[in-house]
Amino acid sequence: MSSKHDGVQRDTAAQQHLLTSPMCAIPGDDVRLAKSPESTPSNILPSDPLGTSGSQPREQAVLLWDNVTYEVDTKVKSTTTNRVILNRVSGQVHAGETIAIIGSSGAGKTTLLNVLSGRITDGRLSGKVLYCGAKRHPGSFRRVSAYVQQDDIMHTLLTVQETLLYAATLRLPNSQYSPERKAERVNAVLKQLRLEGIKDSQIGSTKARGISGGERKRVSIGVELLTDPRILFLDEPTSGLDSNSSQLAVELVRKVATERHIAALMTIHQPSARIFNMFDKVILLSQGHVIFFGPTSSAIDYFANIGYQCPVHENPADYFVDLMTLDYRSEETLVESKMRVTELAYSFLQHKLKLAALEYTKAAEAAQTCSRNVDHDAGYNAAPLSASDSPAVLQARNGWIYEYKTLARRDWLNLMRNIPFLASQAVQSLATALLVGFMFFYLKHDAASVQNRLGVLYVVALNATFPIIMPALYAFFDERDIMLRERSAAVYRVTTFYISKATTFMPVALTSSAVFITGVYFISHLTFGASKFFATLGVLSCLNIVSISFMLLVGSAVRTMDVAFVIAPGIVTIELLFGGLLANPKGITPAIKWIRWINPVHYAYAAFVQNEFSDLQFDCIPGSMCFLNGWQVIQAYGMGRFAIWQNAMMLLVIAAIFYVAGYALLRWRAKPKYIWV
Ligand SMILES: Nc1ncnc2c1ncn2[C@@H]1O[C@H](COP(=O)(O)OP(=O)(O)OP(=O)(O)O)[C@@H](O)[C@H]1O
Repeated sequence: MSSKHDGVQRDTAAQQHLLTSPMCAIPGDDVRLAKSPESTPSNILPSDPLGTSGSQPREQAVLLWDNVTYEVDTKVKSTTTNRVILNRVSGQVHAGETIAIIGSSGAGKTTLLNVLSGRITDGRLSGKVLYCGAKRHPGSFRRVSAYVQQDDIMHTLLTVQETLLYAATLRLPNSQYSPERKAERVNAVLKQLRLEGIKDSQIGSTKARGISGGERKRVSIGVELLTDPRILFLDEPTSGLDSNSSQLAVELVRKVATERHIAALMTIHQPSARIFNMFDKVILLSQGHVIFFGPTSSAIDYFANIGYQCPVHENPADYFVDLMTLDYRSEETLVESKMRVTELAYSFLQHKLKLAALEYTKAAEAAQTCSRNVDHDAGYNAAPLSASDSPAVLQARNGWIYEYKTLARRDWLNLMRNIPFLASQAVQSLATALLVGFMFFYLKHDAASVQNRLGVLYVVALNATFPIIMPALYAFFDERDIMLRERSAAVYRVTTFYISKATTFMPVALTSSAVFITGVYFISHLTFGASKFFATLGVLSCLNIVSISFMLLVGSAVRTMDVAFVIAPGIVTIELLFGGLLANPKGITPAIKWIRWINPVHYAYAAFVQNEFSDLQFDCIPGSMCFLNGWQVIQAYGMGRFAIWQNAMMLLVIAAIFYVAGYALLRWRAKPKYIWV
């Protein structure tokens, strides 16, 4: 254990000095970014900018990248041009190190982080990225690495502890972790990230205030730390945080990385001097070029040696970023800053070519020395991974049923805490039941009641479409984004997520419909009788199942909620148009008449009409234009083609098709299409 830690505690004295005096300590220059004239090619390089030499024996890099180039095609009008986003970038990170990737906006920081974490989806990627000296295997690399994204997308209604507990339940394998050990692991993470005081607070959102931004970021980091990753990637973990929260977040990451022997890499835009000096190493990026990579403590000297002295009391990070940023104020400043960046990149390249090649060879030779194990004595008291812990073991997945039960429990908890959603469902079903019931109050058996009965049954069908689909779609979109994020970390299967969603929405939809139909049935006095009532309720339930499946299909097919909220009502409106009341099927233009056969509202409405009218007789004055009995109505409206049970079956068939299509689309969307080198 100690040897590992010795390895990560290099530069301690230098860092201690920098932490106590974080600003640049070299006399300033009037022209901050001007190069000092005395710099010469012979003194432009520090002795060891990569931090690779030293008396201590070094472990092999956990992650090593060599000559990574990333290009994309960009289209301006009709011309396609090649744009190099990362240009022959090399570097490495060792266990226990925290490295910052710093650069101005558009420098390529996030792209580099995505390349290293294996999250690049398009463009052309070349070079080498090695995990413990070997080519990464997408499946196992995902299991040993963790990625904290910039946006903290989490279940807003869960508490901090619940968020971590569900993450632990899903992510940690049952073969190695009993529920008690998972809980212990959660408690250890809560303690380590100083979240114990807010463990019972809800995460919250912009609409409902919960924990602070800094606390939310720490929860996101905690979720990723549960599995004890070997490599932790963090994309702008301090963005949007005040200086204290930013400092705490970086401090905790560094502490955990050191204690748990994790290699941590984070992008950071422009850290304060204090934060800058917390990092073991920095990668300074500009226009896809590495301007500097090495120990933080040697950065100031390196730049001073190549003629750029950081002025006294200046934040070194600000100074370096200013040096690396293109200045678009005028043609001259742009040319000048471009030349400066090119020169900086060239200066570093000269040295890197020598040392990186050496380091790469050493690393490849020493592949077996890269530790894939975690030093468990250091941090958590509980639940260490076993000594045989390896990516293969970590790949062990929990059973399907267990996963489904966990997700369903989490979904149900979220749903039950979503008071606005539940209240709107309750108010909507009760209010519309009363309104519709009294609108068609106590139906008689005269000629006018035919139209009213047809009308009330149509409203019953309508009530199982929009009011079910739209709120559920809204809730589904939030959850889908969380699922896509969790899937990218291979947390669970798409099937368990999908079926959990289908089953948790269902009881709410069925209860809401049952309340509605009960009210309408008895207030408007539709044909009484248990068989009649339950037949209507049964068909209505089938229509609800179709609505949930339709919601899942649209939610899976469409990328954004805005589009879904245009498409879903559009399709439901068509369903209602062809439902059977607004246009008599017999009179519809033949070319589009077939639409009713794929229209769930039509089948449901036909079943409702048959059920209601089949035994009815009407008070028809002889000689007047009216229906004598219910069957005449059924025939006139073309609702008698299939029996009630056949209509119900058709609804279930349509639901099954929607479910399968929705699942296929979601699976396709959730399938990582990453490019690996
Ligand atoms: N797939 C892509 N297609 C086209 N351009 C891309 C692609 N990926 C990245 N870029 C461009 O590459 C540049 C670097 O992007 P990146 O997101 O890595 O920058 P960054 O340093 O993280 O910036 P910021 O700090 O603003 O997030 C940007 O100009 C971006 O538009």
